[in-house]
Amino acid sequence: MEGEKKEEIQQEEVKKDDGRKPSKKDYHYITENPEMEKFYSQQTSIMNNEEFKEYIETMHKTLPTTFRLTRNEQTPIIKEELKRLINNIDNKQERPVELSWYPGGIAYQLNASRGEIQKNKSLEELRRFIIVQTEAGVISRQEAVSMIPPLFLNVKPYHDVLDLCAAPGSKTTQILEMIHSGPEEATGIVIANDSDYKRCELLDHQTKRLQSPNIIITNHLAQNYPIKIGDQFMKFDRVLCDVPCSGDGTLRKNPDAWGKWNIMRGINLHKTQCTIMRRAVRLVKSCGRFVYSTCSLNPYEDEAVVAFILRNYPQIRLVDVSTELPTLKRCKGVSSWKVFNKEGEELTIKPDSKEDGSSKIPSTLFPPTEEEAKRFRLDRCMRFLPQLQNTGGFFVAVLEKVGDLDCDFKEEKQKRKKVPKPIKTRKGDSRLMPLNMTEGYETITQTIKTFYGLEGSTFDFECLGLKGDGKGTLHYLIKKGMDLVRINELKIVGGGLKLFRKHSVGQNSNFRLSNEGLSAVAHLFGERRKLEIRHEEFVKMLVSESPVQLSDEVMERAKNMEVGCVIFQIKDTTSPINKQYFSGWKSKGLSLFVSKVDKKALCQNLKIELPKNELHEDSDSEKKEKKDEN
Ligand SMILES: C[S@@+](CC[C@H](N)C(=O)[O-])C[C@H]1O[C@@H](n2cnc3c(N)ncnc32)[C@H](O)[C@@H]1O
Repeated sequence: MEGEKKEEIQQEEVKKDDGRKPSKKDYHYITENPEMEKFYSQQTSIMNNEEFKEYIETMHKTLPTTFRLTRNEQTPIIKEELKRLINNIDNKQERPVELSWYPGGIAYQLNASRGEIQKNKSLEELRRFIIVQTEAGVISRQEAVSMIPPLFLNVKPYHDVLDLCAAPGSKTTQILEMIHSGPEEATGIVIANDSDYKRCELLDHQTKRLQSPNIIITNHLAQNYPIKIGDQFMKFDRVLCDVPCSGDGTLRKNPDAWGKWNIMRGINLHKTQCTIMRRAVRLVKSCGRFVYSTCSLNPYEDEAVVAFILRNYPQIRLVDVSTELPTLKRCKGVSSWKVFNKEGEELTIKPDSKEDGSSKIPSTLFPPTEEEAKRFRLDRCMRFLPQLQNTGGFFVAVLEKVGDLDCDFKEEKQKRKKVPKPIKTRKGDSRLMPLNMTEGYETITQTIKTFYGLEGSTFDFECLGLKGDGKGTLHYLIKKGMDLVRINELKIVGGGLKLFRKHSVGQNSNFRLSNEGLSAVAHLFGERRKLEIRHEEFVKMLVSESPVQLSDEVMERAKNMEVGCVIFQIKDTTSPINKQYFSGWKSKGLSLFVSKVDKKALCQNLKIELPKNELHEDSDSEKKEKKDEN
């Protein structure tokens, strides 16, 4: 029976006659699932009949495109250019609008799908801008509802934050931006964790654009996350649990998810979600806040998990955030829902988990008793139904720890035996190691020191880590982060600024500075390798494919430098990049280290025409979009 149903709702393949392997675009997905529709139509506390009809209608409509600007020193220039491009769109209906609830007006919604944007000629200029800036990490395409959970974490620059299920990292980047948002120095550390090593690499890629020394990336099962390091408990001011879920809120974006939905998926995930939350409770500081979120509307994955925590930990309570982000529309969480078994039959009596051997239905799946419901206040949870503001679906609960839990540590230790096995390290996995614990430390630091004029500087070599992948990249972390790397109990696979990269050219230092990390530490570097240049000199290097000669003054100063890496600083008060640092190379002439992707973005921002061959060369994502189109 189940097999038949599965068959019926499988995606249909549209055969291509060109013999190539079909891509996602070649499939026609059946966007219905009777089992799912029956399930939600009966959860009347979540949606009444009218709301359910609206929900199904919305799920069949195109999902608007949403994106957000990364907050950094270039944001005002980007925002200005974006404004110009938006105003150039004749039809006002087609213009992207700011998401009113997103702080700082840096998130936008465009009422068209990616395919529709591609076909609409009046959106062409904007589309190209978004592609280039996305590749450069300046714009992040992110579903509107997925932007919500970090906003309720209320992160401050001095907070230590743990993002337990973080890849691919859209929420981590929001958290990092918050850490760096204040006028004060960011002293907090952000740990982005994911159980999947390959996805940790995605995390590394996503977060490197933020150029932050305040992040580390770990690779643990969230439910096994180390709670004690040596004698010290790991405690965080903020914890985000954006847990693995059935994803039935993402059907508009992922049409293949229609076919994958079945009752048992939500039930099985409920168990994992409870164990992850249990661990989160241990990891948050007393008076700390933590957020639980899923992209599912299923109460088994949502309120039932929150109720499980509230039932077991009296120190935890739901925070009333109804006055925060007032223009963001939301539904209240529910305290009652129906429980169905695999066959879709409603269960009204909790199974006794011990005696009922067949029990795949945990008792924690059931709604709270009347007394519990009064105490738990599950109405403080938030469900974002797609029809409320034309989005995907999401669930968010904001929790707070009002007491301490360390007295329970003994009990937790016993339970540890039952949690899933630790992740095995696969070939190619590589950890970050403290540089001062690796061979050749003295020689490496001495050559870097002499070459870059770092003698007497406060630059702390103990904050450098070496990635054990043999590529010789040196990562720079704040001291608090490096102390965690040194302890070696966490499996840290990346993070920080990728500050130096090993190279084989040059004489004295075979570590060149990367652009990525430069702005955060350049002020600590001596004058030995620094060159002040004017805006037009920067532009000259940017558009040239080979090393160039700059003004006599600059060349005179460069003449006395040996071949190798240099640090350029723009000194030109009329330039939008005044005071910014860029790394480059001195040989017979001077050149910049700017990747093709960054070059395109910089040219767009500074309104510079790229040489014709480069301007018309499609970027990787443009090539991909075109391929998908064909
Ligand atoms: C919903 S996604 C997270 C999305 C992410 N927070 C973001 O905003 O980009 C869930 C993530 O959890 C990871 N994951 C699954 N099981 C996990 C576990 N037991 N512990 C930690 N991470 C897990 C998956 O690899 C996946 O990357």
